[in-house]
Amino acid sequence: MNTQRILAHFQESADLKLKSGVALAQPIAQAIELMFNALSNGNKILACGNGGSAGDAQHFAAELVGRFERERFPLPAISLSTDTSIITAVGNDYSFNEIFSKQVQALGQPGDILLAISTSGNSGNVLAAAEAALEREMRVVALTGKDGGKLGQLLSDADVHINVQHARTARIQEVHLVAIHSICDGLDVALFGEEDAS
Ligand SMILES: O=C(CO)[C@@H](O)[C@H](O)[C@H](O)[C@H](O)COP(=O)(O)O
Ligand SMILES: [Zn+2]
Repeated sequence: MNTQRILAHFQESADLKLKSGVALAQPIAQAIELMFNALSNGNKILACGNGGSAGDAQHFAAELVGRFERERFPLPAISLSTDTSIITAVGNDYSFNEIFSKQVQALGQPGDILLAISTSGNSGNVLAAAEAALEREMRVVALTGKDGGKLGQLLSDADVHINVQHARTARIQEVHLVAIHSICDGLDVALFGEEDAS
């Protein structure tokens, strides 16, 4: 294997992360504020996505319910990509497009947040989940890539769009993970202050 090809992955990822930090600091800060206010009001966060983004949704929920870098009380977050019985039943009996939206309808309350993750912004089940969330007076934080797709167009000014403008799904996912960790850190800072950020 040509190591140059491997190095090129690292280079492209690092370059995009630096560029994205500048472009996305503001919407990430907005996402932290929105989520902190929701959690402070006793609301919760639902997260969904497909493939690698399903992993990201789980990862995020684990860091809220367990912990990120500081010891703290558990924060309420649920990954909608993890319950295989719900996903297979709804996918089998209704449609794959409804595997997340039915869970949003079942679990979502006004004031809750949906973290909707889609590198294309065009996955039907993530779009349906965002539509269901908005119908339930939830707010949406969307992590997207490319041109933001239909998901980006669905959002209002009250929602937050964190869009990684890049063509490669893998690179977009890598930036999404930095955004997710920045949100987790931001929630810890909002709760406890900045001193232990190392
Ligand atoms: O992780 C990868 C590619 O890096 C894949 O599993 C990828 O997540 C899947 O193709 C997803 O179905 C893509 O969906 P989306 O991000 O466009 O909503
Ligand atoms: Zn991937």
